Amino acid sequence: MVRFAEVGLRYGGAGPEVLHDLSFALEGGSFHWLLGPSGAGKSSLLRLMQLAARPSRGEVEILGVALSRARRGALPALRRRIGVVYQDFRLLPYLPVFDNVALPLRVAGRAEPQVQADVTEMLRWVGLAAKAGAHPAALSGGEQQRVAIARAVVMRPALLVADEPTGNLDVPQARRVLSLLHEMHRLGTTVVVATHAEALVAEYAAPALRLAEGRLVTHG
Ligand SMILES: Nc1ncnc2c1ncn2[C@@H]1O[C@H](COP(=O)(O)OP(=O)(O)OP(=O)(O)O)[C@@H](O)[C@H]1O
Repeated sequence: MVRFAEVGLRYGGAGPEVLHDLSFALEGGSFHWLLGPSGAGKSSLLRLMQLAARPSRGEVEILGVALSRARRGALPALRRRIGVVYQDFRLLPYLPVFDNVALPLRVAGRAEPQVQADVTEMLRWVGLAAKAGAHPAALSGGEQQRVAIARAVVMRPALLVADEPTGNLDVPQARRVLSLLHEMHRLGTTVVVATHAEALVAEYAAPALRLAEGRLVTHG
């Protein structure tokens, strides 16, 4: 599902290597925490998993596709199978909630009746059906993050990665966000969540990838 073999990453070609010799495999349908101190390389590792960066060395295989052998033209279709959630939500402020969630479906050219049905179902799932017409600025942080999760999963991704998804939320909102990510896992999605929130990690026992200074120090 996700396989890294001796992966190194440096930004901008000549910069220092920020990830070193990462080798691990995540089974399809698994849930993993991604832990480590600030600067350890968590966001960089997630960038590789979501195809926003390419490794400087080694092999990254995502959903059965080895990136070193993948044609450039194959990457957009692969990206559509990966959902991403960010700490700062990254909703489009000028679009109502409904259209934010609909965006990936419309970009993919889905028929409008399907868009209406899928978005309505997703907003119901995250508990925000009543806010479909609101703009993001009118929502709390936790609500905005639930919209972002709806947008990330509306294409039914096989892999869902979240980078500090609870970093801007209070504990009750954070719990609600994490329970949605867990539910995606229960439904069969492979989920990786980077976080500093060790107290919440303790509430959800799951295997962890732990990084320190760009190296994997624990897996499992
Ligand atoms: N775009 C970039 N260009 C150059 N260096 C970068 C870039 N992004 C991150 N780095 C460097 O890579 C290293 C790892 O950063 P990264 O953001 O992946 O860590 P992190 O574990 O996610 O940290 P945090 O928990 O603070 O978000 C750091 O030394 C950082 O300065």
